[in-house]
Amino acid sequence: MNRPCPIVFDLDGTLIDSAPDIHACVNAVLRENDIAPLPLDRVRSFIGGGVDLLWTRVIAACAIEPVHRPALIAAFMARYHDATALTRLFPGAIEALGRLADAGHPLGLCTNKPMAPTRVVLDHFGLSHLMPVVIGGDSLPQRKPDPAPLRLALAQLGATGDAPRALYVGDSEFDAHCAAAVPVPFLIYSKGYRMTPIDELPHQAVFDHFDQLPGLVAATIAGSDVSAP
Ligand SMILES: O=C(O)COP(=O)(O)O
Ligand SMILES: [Mg+2]
Repeated sequence: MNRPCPIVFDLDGTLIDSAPDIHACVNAVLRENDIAPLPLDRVRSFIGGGVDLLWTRVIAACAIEPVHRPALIAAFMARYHDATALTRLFPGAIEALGRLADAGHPLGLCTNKPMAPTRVVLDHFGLSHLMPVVIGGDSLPQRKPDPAPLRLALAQLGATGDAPRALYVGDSEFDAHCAAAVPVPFLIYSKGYRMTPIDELPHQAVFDHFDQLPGLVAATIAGSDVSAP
């Protein structure tokens, strides 16, 4: 049997489908300011780089004067920090996390979502006890695709060195490039918020349902261990 290794997860678009809540919060702020709302698909395509990049994209899409940015982001955060009503776990995600934890893998989270809404959503879905390490989009000055937040999560889970023996699981360009920069093998969930074709992103393996993840983790670890010098 494979030796367990730390596994770090992305959050939005990987474990949870949070785009409907993010969309609702963005549109509430736009409406308050007499700006036409944006469709869900459009807002979903803006998610992945954290709140600052989300609002850079909203401001560009709606041709908003940049001077309004701080007030818009503050109004958004007031709604977003505890927005869970429209968010759902992706099918099989919690079961897969349970199976991986039971197999002895230390689990962690590395998200570009700020810590406050991250903690609320983890508690809401009963995930906090599975995730002893959580790094949010405002935990460090750097955000994914910079490797620093993922390196910190891995270090806190005891995976260090030039190529830590660990895995990262995520959905987006930000995750793929972050994992490649660490470097750690990257498993990509194909039903998330990625805009780029999977073939164009660095990755070790793809899955489209969380039922497949425990088997894919075992196969990826076996492959890396065999090829290790
Ligand atoms: O909030 C975002 O923009 C992205 O969050 P994620 O890193 O969990 O995908
Ligand atoms: Mg994501």
